[in-house]
Formats: sequence, structure tokens, C-alpha cells
Amino acid sequence: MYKVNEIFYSLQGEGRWSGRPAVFVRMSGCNLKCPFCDTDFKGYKEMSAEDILAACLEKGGDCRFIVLTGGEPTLQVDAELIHLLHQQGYYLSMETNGTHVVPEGIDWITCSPKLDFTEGGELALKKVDELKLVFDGTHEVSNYGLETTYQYLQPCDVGNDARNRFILSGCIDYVKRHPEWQLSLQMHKIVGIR
Ligand SMILES: C[S@@+](CC[C@H](N)C(=O)[O-])C[C@H]1O[C@@H](n2cnc3c(N)ncnc32)[C@H](O)[C@@H]1O
Ligand SMILES: Nc1nc2[nH]cc(C(=O)O)c2c(=O)[nH]1
Ligand code: SF4
Ligand SMILES: [Mg+2]
Repeated sequence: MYKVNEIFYSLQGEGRWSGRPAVFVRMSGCNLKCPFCDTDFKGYKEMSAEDILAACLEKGGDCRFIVLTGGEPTLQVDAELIHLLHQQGYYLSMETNGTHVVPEGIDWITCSPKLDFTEGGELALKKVDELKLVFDGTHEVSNYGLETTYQYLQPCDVGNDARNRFILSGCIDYVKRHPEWQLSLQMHKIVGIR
């Protein structure tokens, strides 16, 4: 059984697949405690792989794009769940903090490292599809030696409009000076969807 915080259907709001309809499977629990985390992932329902599949089909209709997130999805997602979702034709994207190995078969890995909050300061991943660094205007920008196809800076939402604008302009300034980076906005918050 998996501890699932929520399953909902929306648009991917961040990164390379921003704008793409996606079923979000949010796992409960995380190994980190990022002070800026915008998600309450504590509550959960115990679900089997079959229960999760049924919920994805019910909520997402014809959509075959899943974002496995959390919390930290690497703590729970395993071969059984991946196999069952693949059998139904789902493309599986995962959002991870990079502290744990991603199981075989995930089709798209988005890594958002938080080394300041990671004990030992080591990433378990070497190669990902997308690096999405949350930028708060103070911490240093680094790709942490990750091999990646896309690399995004995503402004940290600190829940304060004036501060958020300041952080956003810092991101824009940074990517203009370092064009190997691109800006990722949390589009869902801008348009008022989940
Ligand atoms: C809630 S996390 C769950 C997945 C995983 N634990 C991780 O951190 O990548 C999903 C995404 O939201 C980002 N995020 C969390 N809090 C944020 C905030 N306040 N502002 C911007 N992005 C945030 C994370 O960096 C991550 O890319
Ligand atoms: N619309 C939308 N897009 C997202 N992309 C990653 C999210 C996450 O919390 O992992 C997220 C989210 O919470 N909502
Ligand atoms: S690793 Fe992800 S889910 Fe966990 S506290 Fe940090 S941002 Fe939130
Ligand atoms: Mg989110």
C-alpha cells in the first residue's frame, strides 16, 4: 500500500511540460523540511497500485500524463506502481529532491535539489531530464554537477507579493546573465488553478 496525499487533475504548471494536462499523484511524507515548501503533504489515504490507477483514470479521463510528486515520491514509488501505470499507457514524470535514486522506468525526471536542507549534502542522481532550482535571491545558483537537458530557475514563492516580485526580478536578471538557464514560473498560481 502507498500513502497518497491527493490525486487531482490539472495542468503541469512548471518547467518543460508547463501547460500540459496532467494527473498529479502526490505521495505523503518527505525526508526534508524545506522552510519555503508550498505543499502540505502530511495527510494520506492508504491506496494500492490498483486504487491509484483507478483514481488516475477517473480524474484524468483521456489524459495519459502523470506527475508523481509529494512530498518525496522516491520514498514510495516502486516497480509495481510504475508497471501498472505503464500498462495503461501513462507517461510518468517525477518531481524529486534528488536525495534518493529514482526507480527504473520513470520517463521524465525533474530534480529540484535542496542541498542546504540535505544531510550529507550529496545528490543520489547524476543524470536527469530537467533541473529546476528554486531561487530565493540569496542562495548561490549551481547545477550541482547534474547532467541535464533543461535547467530552470524557479522563483521561490515566499507568500509575500513585494518579496516575490523582488525574487522574480533577481531570477530574470540571473538568466539574462547566464543564458544556459531558463525561467520557470509556477503558472498554476498565476492563473489560479491547482
Ligand atoms: C512540493 S515539491 C515535491 C517534490 C520534491 N519533494 C521536490 O522538492 O522536488 C514540488 C516542486 O515544488 C517546488 N517548490 C516547493 N516550494 C516552492 C516554493 N515556495 N516556491 C517555488 N517552488 C517551490 C519544489 O522545488 C519542487 O520542484
Ligand atoms: N499545477 C501544478 N503543477 C505542478 N508541478 C509540480 C507541482 C508539484 O507540487 O509537484 C505542481 C502543482 O502542485 N500544481
Ligand atoms: S523536498 Fe520537496 S516536498 Fe520535501 S519539504 Fe522540500 S520542497 Fe517540500
Ligand atoms: Mg506544487
